[in-house]
Amino acid sequence: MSEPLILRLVASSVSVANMAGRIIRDILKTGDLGIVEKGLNDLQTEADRNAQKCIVSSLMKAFPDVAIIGEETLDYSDVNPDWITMDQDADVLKHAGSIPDDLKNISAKDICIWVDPLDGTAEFTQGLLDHVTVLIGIAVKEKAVAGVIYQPYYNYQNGPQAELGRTIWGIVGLGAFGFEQVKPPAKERIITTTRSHMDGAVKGAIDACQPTKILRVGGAGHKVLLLIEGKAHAYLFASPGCKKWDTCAPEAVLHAMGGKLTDVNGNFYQYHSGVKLRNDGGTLATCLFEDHPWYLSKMPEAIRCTLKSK
Ligand SMILES: Nc1ncnc2c1ncn2[C@@H]1O[C@H](COP(=O)(O)O)[C@@H](OP(=O)(O)O)[C@H]1O
Ligand SMILES: [Mg+2]
Ligand SMILES: [Mg+2]
Ligand SMILES: [Mg+2]
Repeated sequence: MSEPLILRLVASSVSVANMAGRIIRDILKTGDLGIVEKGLNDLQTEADRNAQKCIVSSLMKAFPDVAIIGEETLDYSDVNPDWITMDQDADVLKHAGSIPDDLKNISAKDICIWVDPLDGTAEFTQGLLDHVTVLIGIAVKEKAVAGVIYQPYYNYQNGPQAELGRTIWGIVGLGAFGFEQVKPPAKERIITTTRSHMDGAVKGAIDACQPTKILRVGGAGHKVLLLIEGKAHAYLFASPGCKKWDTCAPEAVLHAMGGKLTDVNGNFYQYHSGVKLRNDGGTLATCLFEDHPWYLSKMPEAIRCTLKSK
């Protein structure tokens, strides 16, 4: 008998995220990023386009009955056949015996896969390569239940011989894998936030939490990696700038390891295929589930009202 659908979805996502990472690294090596301005402070490169073509074409072929939504608007008629992979990561498939009961019998029509082919595009174009991640999030009905975060330039500070890239994945109720889980330092309050989309509300919300340190880095995926590795206590972005493809995979991985991600009013986001793309309520995530209410209580009333999820 074949493995449960949720595990096959994650195993395919891990394999295809690795291939997308190779495509991203190959584009950077050419020296021509093919940058397009989609809007104000919103870039797209050839790496975003090609990585998404690889991920969406591969997953569509493997799971034709599942909804897939990617960040970039693309024409899929000219996809390089070498970019289509049907591989499924063997290490993921080994967990077939431990799938939580509520995910054992899911149906394809209830699934939506959210694809951010390259999260941290602004930082990618500026050479801040460790901020870049490939995000594939899997939702069942409205809930983010599984996610893959592939970091294509992990290890790049260690010189040209270093082996690049790492895969982090998780399933809510099963666990999260591919990193060392460390608790954040007890006597500090480190908050990570945007590097390239700062505004008055984002700053106001952070100041209200009186952080001991602020880490301004790119990408929703990268910021959640800082949480799960204990390098920051909270990720706070009091802005409607993120979309469902930015938060689905990070949220699932964070929930799988004991953290929590909501909007700044404490509401969970919904991820079914008909949902609004924009995260109107902003982002508040904590490494430890139990810390979340404290940050919520510090959110200024004016910011909570402006960022009511619609
Ligand atoms: N004002 C804004 N306009 C467009 N995208 C925004 C945005 N604010 C945040 N985002 C998107 O949310 C993700 C995380 O943002 P940040 O790095 O600033 O924390 C990025 O994803 P992408 O890099 O995949 O586009 C970024 O583009
Ligand atoms: Mg993104
Ligand atoms: Mg992106
Ligand atoms: Mg983008």
